[in-house]
Amino acid sequence: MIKPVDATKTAAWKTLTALHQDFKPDMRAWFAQDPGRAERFSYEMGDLFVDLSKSFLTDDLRDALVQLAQEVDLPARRDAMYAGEHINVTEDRAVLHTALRRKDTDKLTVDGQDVVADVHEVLAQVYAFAEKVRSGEWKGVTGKPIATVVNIGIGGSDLGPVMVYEALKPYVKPGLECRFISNIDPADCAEKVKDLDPETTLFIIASKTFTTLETLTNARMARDWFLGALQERGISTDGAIAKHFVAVSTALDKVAEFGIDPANAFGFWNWVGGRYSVDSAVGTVLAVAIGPDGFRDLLAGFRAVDEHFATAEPAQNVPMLMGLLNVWYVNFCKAASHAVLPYAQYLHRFPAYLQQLTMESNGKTVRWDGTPVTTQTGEIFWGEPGTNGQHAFYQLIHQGTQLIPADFIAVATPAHPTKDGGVDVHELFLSNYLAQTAALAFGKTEAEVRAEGTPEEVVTARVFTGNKPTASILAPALTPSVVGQLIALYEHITFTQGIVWGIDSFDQWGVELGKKLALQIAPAVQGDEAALAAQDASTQQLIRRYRSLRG
Ligand SMILES: O=P(O)(O)OC[C@H]1O[C@H](O)[C@H](O)[C@@H](O)[C@@H]1O
Repeated sequence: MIKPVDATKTAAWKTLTALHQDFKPDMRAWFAQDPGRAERFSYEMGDLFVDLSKSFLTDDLRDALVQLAQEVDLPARRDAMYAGEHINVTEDRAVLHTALRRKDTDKLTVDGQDVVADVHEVLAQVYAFAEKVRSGEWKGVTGKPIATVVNIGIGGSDLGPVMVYEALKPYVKPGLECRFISNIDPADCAEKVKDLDPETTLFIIASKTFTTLETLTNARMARDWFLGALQERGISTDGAIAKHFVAVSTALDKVAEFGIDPANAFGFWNWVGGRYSVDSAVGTVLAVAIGPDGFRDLLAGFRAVDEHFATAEPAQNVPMLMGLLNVWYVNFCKAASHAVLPYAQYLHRFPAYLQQLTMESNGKTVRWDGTPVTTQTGEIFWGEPGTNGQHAFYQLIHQGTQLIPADFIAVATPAHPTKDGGVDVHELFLSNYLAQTAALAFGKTEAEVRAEGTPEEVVTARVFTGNKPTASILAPALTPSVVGQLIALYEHITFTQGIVWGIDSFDQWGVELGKKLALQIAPAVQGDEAALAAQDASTQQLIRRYRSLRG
């Protein structure tokens, strides 16, 4: 096993520490003294224009960060990931989400297996299935075509599909609706199925392991609802499951145990992490919704960014620079969180998706060799679409005491070019996107506030310090390819940070304890006195209170 490099012991870290001692960001001065700043710190990657000039980047800082990338062997670790080395050390696995979007003409043999051929074999199955459902050739038990597809999954088997479905709503086949059930709260399943027609509904059970309590429970509840609804209509249930339930999993044996025809199961591999799996068969619901061509475009978007990350010089490499900047924010500027603010309503689930991607990947206190981390890791990612966030939490970003770096994402061409009294509403929307990063960067001084005739006693309350770092991402339109590019961008930002911190960004041991305890506590909740007595005092008290509330 290659040992992680301790970033804090590198020469670059020393340089960064020295830079931070004198670091007084002054965006007004930076822009005034350097007319080339906007252009110099802006980058093109695929369709994305990424302006980092309102971030904390300076030439010195960029050079030190690039040196840090070299000293922690980031380029070599990236190459090792792309080549299928077992960089997921704690699970002894390759990490090959980049193989999911390789061209079928590429070759990549890992652990004796031609993974690109495997990927394209499954893609062909997924596409054939998607075409059948879309064309109406796939028929339900009473011979009707499918009108609603319900994806049942959680975590990586839900967040990616639902986010992309929402992002690409304008590309969804008219007349087809997709729904997503994830939470084990029975309200989720009940609400999502209550108005469905069982004869025209298809369920996709998506679970990498096919052991996840939430997903299997929801799948059984959906199956019960489905069979019950057919019986209510006097329709025979013979052979009905095979026509209305398909599965996506790495555990095809378990799929068969559940009663789903293995011919209707789409596989993937343990070298795809759950949170990196939306572009595997986990995206089957998307291939149905936007069609194989749309899905191919999505994959092409991922691939464009993979190629950029693999080949661009570190100083021009957008995911690297953004990941390295995040290290600067977290480790030197003490930022604890990072906002992602899409100015695109269709991206409203993007922050939630990124929470799993970034926080499950980099929320670690030990490095991949089991030794403690040597610095802060894993900032909190959060956000809401603009302009909703502006009227809610932006106050804290503008005037609070915490530093919150923020990524602003917008598209040039809207899906709905609408006018309001002659004004292009999308342009009004974009003006907000532009105004916020300008306000965060340049603020408003006391003198400016006073010059507006503000009463002296409220002058300080109205001052904006500015110098809040942002990144502005601008894409031509929210196409499948652009969505793929955005996802891959954040995958590689996450990777970059993980390598600097020396952590395994591909395991998630931190979710295990709670899962085990839930199974152990369940009998106590259900009335087993011995199990109740085995719980801690607080848990016992809560269970007793619960029981008395339920009566
Ligand atoms: O796809 P599944 O095996 O059902 O897993 C679903 C999710 O559950 C786990 O608890 C992990 O923390 C996630 O990384 C994973 O995406």
